[in-house]
Amino acid sequence: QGTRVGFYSQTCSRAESIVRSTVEAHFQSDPTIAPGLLRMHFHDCFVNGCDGSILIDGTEAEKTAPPNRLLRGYEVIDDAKSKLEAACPGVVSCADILALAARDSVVVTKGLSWRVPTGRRDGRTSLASDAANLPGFTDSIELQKQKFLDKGLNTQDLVTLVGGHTIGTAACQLFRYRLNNFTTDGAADPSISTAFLPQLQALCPANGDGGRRVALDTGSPNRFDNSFFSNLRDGKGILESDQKLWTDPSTRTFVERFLGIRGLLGLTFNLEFGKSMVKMSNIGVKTGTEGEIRKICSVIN
Ligand code: HEM
Ligand SMILES: [Ca+2]
Ligand SMILES: [Ca+2]
Repeated sequence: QGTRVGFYSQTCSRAESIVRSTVEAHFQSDPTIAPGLLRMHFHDCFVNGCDGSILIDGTEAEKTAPPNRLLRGYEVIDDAKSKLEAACPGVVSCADILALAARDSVVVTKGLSWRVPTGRRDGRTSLASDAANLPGFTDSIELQKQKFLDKGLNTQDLVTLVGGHTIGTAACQLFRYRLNNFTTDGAADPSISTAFLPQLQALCPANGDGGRRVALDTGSPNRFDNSFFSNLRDGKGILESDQKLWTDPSTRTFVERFLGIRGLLGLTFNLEFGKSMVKMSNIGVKTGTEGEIRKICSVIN
């Protein structure tokens, strides 16, 4: 792959601990940075590989594309970068900082840790138009699977990684259309549980603030556990794309395995998550002499 665990052990031995303490400090004052950083890493990897392209500023840059507009946590990466430049100037890439911060975000929300191979270099391009192939919340399972397969991720990786929705929130504007007039006869999305529907309608009224945020895992919004998958079984998925993981038999089988349904080979979500993250974190990585080590994560050198 070109990345390896401990890439900075000789050149910047404190690299990983500096990122970790930075994430921990920000998490203390603002817990929303954990889901923010995890999602940011995913959006980085799916566009031009895990190369920190999402971090670059500019009027036409990737971060201005619609699916990226609600990303949060950029200040954490900038903070870690300035500490790292003080400790070991010009050594640690922004792409690696983001990959490490995504792992640390899972750890602070009580998930299992994993070893992150490092050695990514930073890309020099960032274009909003390149963000068009990111998965969308209305995508069919067929399309979700295809978009992941295009990045070398199989159906199990898809279900596992979307399990990242066990933490964090979504804005009402991204799923409110499911709550009223979804079907041709004016009903709500039939895959939403009848008990859960009025709760969601109360949280996201039709004419209310579309920017209001609702937990993606109503069972345990701040904890990295498999409660997200019980929600899917119970018709409590927030995003249309999430609930479809249960509707479609090819993805449901993995959800069931995470839930430990009898007769199926069980899977432990927190363990599988780390494995699939290592695969995702290696998408299209630039190594060796490709790209650069940015001095400031939001600006190309
Ligand atoms: C089919 C694939 C996926 C789709 C369609 C999707 C879509 C979305 C949408 C629409 C939101 C709400 C954004 C907002 O309102 O701010 C969201 C949030 C989130 N997504 Fe995904 N996602 C997918 C896969 C993933 C993956 C692979 C990860 C990480 C491994 C991930 C991690 C997150 C996290 C942590 C949040 C919460 C963000 C926050 O609270 O700021 N998602 N996702
Ligand atoms: Ca990228
Ligand atoms: Ca949870």
